[in-house]
Amino acid sequence: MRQNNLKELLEDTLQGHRLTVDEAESLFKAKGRDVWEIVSAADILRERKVGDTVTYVRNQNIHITNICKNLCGFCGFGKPKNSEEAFIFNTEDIIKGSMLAKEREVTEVCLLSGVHPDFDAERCAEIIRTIHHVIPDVDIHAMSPDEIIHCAEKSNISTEEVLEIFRDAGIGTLQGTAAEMLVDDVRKIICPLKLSTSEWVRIIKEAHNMGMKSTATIMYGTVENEPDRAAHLGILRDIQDETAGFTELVTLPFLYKNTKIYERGLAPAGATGREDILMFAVSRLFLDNFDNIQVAWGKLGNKFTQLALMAGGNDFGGTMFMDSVSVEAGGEDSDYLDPAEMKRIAEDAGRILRQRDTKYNLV
Ligand SMILES: C[S@@+](CC[C@H](N)C(=O)[O-])C[C@H]1O[C@@H](n2cnc3c(N)ncnc32)[C@H](O)[C@@H]1O
Ligand SMILES: Nc1c(NC[C@H](O)[C@H](O)[C@H](O)CO)[nH]c(=O)[nH]c1=O
Ligand SMILES: N[C@@H](Cc1ccc(O)cc1)C(=O)O
Ligand code: SF4
Repeated sequence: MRQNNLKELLEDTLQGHRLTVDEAESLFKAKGRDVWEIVSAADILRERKVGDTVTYVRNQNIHITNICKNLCGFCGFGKPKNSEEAFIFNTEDIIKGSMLAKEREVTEVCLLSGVHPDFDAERCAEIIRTIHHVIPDVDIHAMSPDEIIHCAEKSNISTEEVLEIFRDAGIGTLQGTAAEMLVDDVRKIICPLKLSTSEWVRIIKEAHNMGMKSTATIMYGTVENEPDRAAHLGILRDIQDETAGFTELVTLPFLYKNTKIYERGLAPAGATGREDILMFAVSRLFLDNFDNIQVAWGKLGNKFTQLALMAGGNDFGGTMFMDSVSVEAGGEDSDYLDPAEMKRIAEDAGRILRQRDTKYNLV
């Protein structure tokens, strides 16, 4: 993009111009000093929108099972039923995990699991009920649209009914995972057995329309290109216009180790640093109806996380305590980040760290 055009576009955006999907695509293609211009504009917008506060949630992941019917090519965590590494928690394990969460004084428990081929709506509802019973005040952040559609099929009911059952069981917020890249040609390569783009959109809207909030995610750095990334952001912005149900965008850079798409030469070794920094900046500039852009420290590492917070990001995500999804795909130091270290990182960038709950109320 020619320098003047870029400067004008960024200035217009700071004055309220809503970027088009094509413009987002051109920003994703920026190189050299243009990248810093975009980052700088995103940081200005972040400051105007959410000020200098950087948030984090005190949460803990519980991985109920790694047995998964989808076995996505980008995932090192999901395993087939007959794998030696397959595990599944029983009720006692789930209660133990919930008690641990209570001791750790978390406000959110995040269920991150495989989509078990045998689980139906009742089995998943029972898991939610068990946790809710032990820690009724904790937000159970669980179940992606793919798990919702799977339960609907297994139990022969509608996805709306599954959402209602989960709400009655005590779910707090829905996970906006399984979005990956909302472009069906990309999904055919990286996660052919997952639900389609239109199904993901439909289920997220159903949840929002019944008052259930969710995250929005983008998993990037596999086989997609700039138009795909821009199209994905366009879909998220349209949904948010309609429902205002997303709490944040969680950007998930692809971790490539132990993954089929990397080992088979289909995908590169994840996104580059330029692509990472632009993901934050372009998301901040494009998603004018989102307040919060999360930085996944467990995937980016602490140093890059700080730079991302200076490029449009305003949230660390959670303490997590364990993150087998990242660890299994080669993530280092991905398990736990002490809020004391988050504070050091935030303050060193001239910002203030504050604890939030799942819906971004400060605690
Ligand atoms: C591990 S799954 C668990 C929940 C559910 N099975 C699903 O797919 O939504 C949650 C998300 O983790 C992310 N993920 C999995 N493997 C990853 C990897 N190697 N690098 C980055 N993100 C990954 C994907 O975005 C995926 O949607
Ligand atoms: N749970 C993981 C996240 N991010 C989600 C946030 O931690 C949090 O649940 C959300 O902001 C709702 O409050 N990111 C990862 O990379 N790995 C996780 O396990
Ligand atoms: N499961 C994702 C992280 C995540 C979880 C819940 C969310 O709502 C968003 C993102 C990962 O480990 O990569
Ligand atoms: S990303 Fe989710 S659905 Fe895909 S293999 Fe991993 S756990 Fe299963």
